[in-house]
Amino acid sequence: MEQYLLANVSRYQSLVQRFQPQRPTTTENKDVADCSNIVVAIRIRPILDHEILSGQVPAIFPRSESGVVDLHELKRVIRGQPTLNSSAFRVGNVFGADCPTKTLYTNLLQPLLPSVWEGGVGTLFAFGQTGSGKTHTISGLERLLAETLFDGAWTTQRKLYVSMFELAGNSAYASRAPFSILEDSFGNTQLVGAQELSIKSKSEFLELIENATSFRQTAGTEKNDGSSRSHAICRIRAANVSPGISEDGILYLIDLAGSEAARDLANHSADRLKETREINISLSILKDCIRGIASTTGTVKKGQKGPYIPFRQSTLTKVLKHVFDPSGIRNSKTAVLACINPSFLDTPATKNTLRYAHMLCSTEIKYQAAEHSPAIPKSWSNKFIRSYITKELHQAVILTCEKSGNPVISPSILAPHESGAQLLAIPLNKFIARCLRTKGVTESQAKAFHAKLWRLHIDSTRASGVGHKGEIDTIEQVPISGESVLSVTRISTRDLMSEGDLRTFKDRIRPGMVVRCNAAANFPGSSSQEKLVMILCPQNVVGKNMKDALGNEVNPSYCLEKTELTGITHQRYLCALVLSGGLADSYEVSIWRQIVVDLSSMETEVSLEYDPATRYYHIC
Ligand SMILES: Nc1ncnc2c1ncn2[C@@H]1O[C@H](COP(=O)(O)OP(=O)(O)OP(=O)(O)O)[C@@H](O)[C@H]1O
Repeated sequence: MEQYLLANVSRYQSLVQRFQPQRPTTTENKDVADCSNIVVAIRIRPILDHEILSGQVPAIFPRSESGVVDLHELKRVIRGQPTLNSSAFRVGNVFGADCPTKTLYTNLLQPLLPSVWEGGVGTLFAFGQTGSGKTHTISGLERLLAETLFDGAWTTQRKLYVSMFELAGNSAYASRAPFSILEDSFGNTQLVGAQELSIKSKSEFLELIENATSFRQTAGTEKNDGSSRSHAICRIRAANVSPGISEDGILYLIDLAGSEAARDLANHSADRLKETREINISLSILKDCIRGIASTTGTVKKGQKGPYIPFRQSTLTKVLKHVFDPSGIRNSKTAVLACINPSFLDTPATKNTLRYAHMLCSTEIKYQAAEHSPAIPKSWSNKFIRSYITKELHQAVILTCEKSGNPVISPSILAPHESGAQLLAIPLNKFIARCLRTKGVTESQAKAFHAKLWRLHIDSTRASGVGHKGEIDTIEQVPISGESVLSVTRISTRDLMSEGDLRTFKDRIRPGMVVRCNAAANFPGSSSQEKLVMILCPQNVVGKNMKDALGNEVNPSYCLEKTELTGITHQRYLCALVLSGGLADSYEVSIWRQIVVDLSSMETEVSLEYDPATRYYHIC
């Protein structure tokens, strides 16, 4: 088709010149909702020198009428001259080829900052086909952001913590070290094991960006020599310097990997095909989520069944949960940037990008703030939590059956200004230290009160379904570049597995997998009945002179080792232990206590959910 288009370029240009714009057609003409929480824009990159040299010409033209673009395709006909097929799309803001990144910063990124400042979540993500300018735009925006973040106000009133990470398939990496993306009991996404650095200056931030860029997986594609083969995410957490005012604000800048059309895959190796397939799967789940929120408008009310949005189906959409979760209660603002390659050879991919941009444009979904309920501690105000402490503990003293009540812990010392969610998020040792400042209160009393508050919280999340323990999501046919994936069934934090994949977890073994083992016999101090939970270590975590739990020196080749012994294959893996924590059903990951385990001792795969408040994990 490319040869045909290039051979007919003069006819194409003369047809485009004669084109008379009309109002956008029916399906593409829906009025764009004035949505306050999702802003959509497109950026058309300039046509590049090598594209001009190969005879390519632009196919997309912004109209003077704001937010509308015309896309022209040359249509092959069986007899006679090719004709022009034109479509108009209304897509919110349009940034043309001559528009500097600074204008995008002012219009898209800067407006997200006030809500992040007030404890909300701001997200800007760029999507589009490979070579359409996503990395160029996001790296430019990150540099402009560095100027703003360190100009005074932000750093005097907030502490900034930055994590830079990549998602490849369903795995997450920070500086090539794998980590897990889990959902906590507040329904928030947590990056478990990813490094978060405190950043105090522009130069530190820029250095971190450079560093992350050097780690990013890239490869040549048909359309881009330095194509990003993973989704790159910069997450900035703005923590309050003064306690108790608001939650930490979060800002995400996301540069998605580019989709590749089936016809561009011809020269790919098997590994590259697998990688492209994984990218396309995560992007098609993202598109499912976009379709899901586009199918509803208005406010999702409490108790009302929202649209089905499969955001738990990929790590990418788990990270973007706050954008897509209809039961979300955090103030979330999102800017979506569709990047466009203007060449007339790429009109099918461009049309697809524009369709999704338009779909999001017509979407208005507002999430309601959490309504106060005495049964939901995370919805409690400071006033309510203080009266709860007084009443509950007083009641416990009267009944004398609770060790949490005598003497009554001072509410003004335990929760001077915290809301229920903020009090739950205080680490256990800090919570106990605050309780002990009331004269006569004992440590066991403080722990009992903490456990009581947490029990109430966990019960409330179970009742509302937040935390999503063990329910099963099903997605139907997901189209990917002409193919489709079979329906997928999975449990929240586990691997994405295709239905019909009959492999057991032992055939899918990978670093970072969490398994339950009957390995107690190898482990000193444990009873022979005890089951251990452990995380399979990646090869590169074994340092020099490391000893395992038995005191033996760890040979790095133990990791993912496979040996033949008297005709039987032994596969032995170095694992980090997950040990029981202080509270019931709570666990700690003890990376430095390691054990070498035979595959035959592993019984099942389990998943861990991190609880940032107690710093413990729960096993699902
Ligand atoms: N606004 C722009 N002005 C000038 N050059 C641009 C612009 N946008 C992109 N480019 C150039 O186009 C090429 C492809 O851009 P980029 O790598 O950002 O694409 P991408 O969408 O991130 O691709 P992939 O998905 O394959 O990673 C690069 O050479 C880049 O310098």
